[in-house]
Amino acid sequence: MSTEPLAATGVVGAELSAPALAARTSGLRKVYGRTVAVDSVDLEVPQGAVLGLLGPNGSGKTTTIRMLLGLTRPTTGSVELLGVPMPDGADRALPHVGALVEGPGFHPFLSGRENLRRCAAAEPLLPTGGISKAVDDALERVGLAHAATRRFKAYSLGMKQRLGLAAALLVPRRLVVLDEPTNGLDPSGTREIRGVMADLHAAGTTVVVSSHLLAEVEATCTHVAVLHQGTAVAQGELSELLEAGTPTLTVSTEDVQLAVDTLRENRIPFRSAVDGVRVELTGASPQQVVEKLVLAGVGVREARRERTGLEELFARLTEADVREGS
Ligand SMILES: Nc1ncnc2c1ncn2[C@@H]1O[C@H](COP(=O)(O)OP(=O)(O)OP(=O)(O)O)[C@@H](O)[C@H]1O
Repeated sequence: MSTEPLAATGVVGAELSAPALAARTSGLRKVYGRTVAVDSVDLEVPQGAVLGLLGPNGSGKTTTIRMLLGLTRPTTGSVELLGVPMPDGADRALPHVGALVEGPGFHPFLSGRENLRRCAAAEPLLPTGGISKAVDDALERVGLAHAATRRFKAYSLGMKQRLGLAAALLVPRRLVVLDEPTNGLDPSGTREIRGVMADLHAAGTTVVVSSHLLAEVEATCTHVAVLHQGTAVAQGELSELLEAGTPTLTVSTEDVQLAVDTLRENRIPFRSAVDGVRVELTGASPQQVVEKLVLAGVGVREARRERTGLEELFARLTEADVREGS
């Protein structure tokens, strides 16, 4: 399947404007009975971004995605998808949006290919004559061509997940929304999904992907929004969010106790480990830290400056959960 950006086809999306934000929410809130699933979420998804929606279990990722796609109505607040208010503008926006949201309704007794043909027939932007090729291209793209004739019910969880992704990719999209797309996939399947996301990004398609796999988000996304208990606690470009964290200097040494005493004396914040210390570079530069340690007689084996990993950022942002769990 071609991964040409839709605007380049000159057909798809011609009636939609090209807003700077592929999706935006404003004051988004969803309440189920006594549960506030999502609260005051102002999400901005820039055109062309790969935005990772990150958060612990129950933080509101799926509910946010369902509201983005018009699958459920917000209690209060608003959603714009490709510049169109949702859910009222669903018929205009959704043909340009591919989505993989939990539990795609495939028929268990039909093959993967037959299921996709049914999905393809319902695509308003796909001419009837193009269905066979679109289906075969999508199957190929998600690595399911070899199992195209097998019944859906005989598919593994990972294969079912891939078929859902194939359905999202039947026609070129302006926006692709994936809810936990690597669920149930083995490492090679996960790599393939990463490849598909990279292709979409290279073609200019905006991607929103939810995940609880931090390393995955760090490796594949340009932007991140972190949800915690229904609210967005951080949002922005991944590189900026990482830079916003405290840089650290990891010092390897056998003289851990001497290093600890020296840092304490100099009031330099740190955490100790069995094979060294992790120094927060809030007041002192890496050179100053190493100089103080060496002058005190600490045998420094290695000193490495590190950015705050997304994992650490995530742990800090959701530290209420960490405390509860400890
Ligand atoms: N249809 C519903 N009825 C009642 N409560 C719901 C419903 N959908 C979600 N919730 C509740 O809303 C909160 C947010 O759920 P949501 O599924 O959006 O979180 P999530 O971040 O996607 O979680 P996970 O990573 O476990 O999938 C949870 O407390 C959940 O139990």
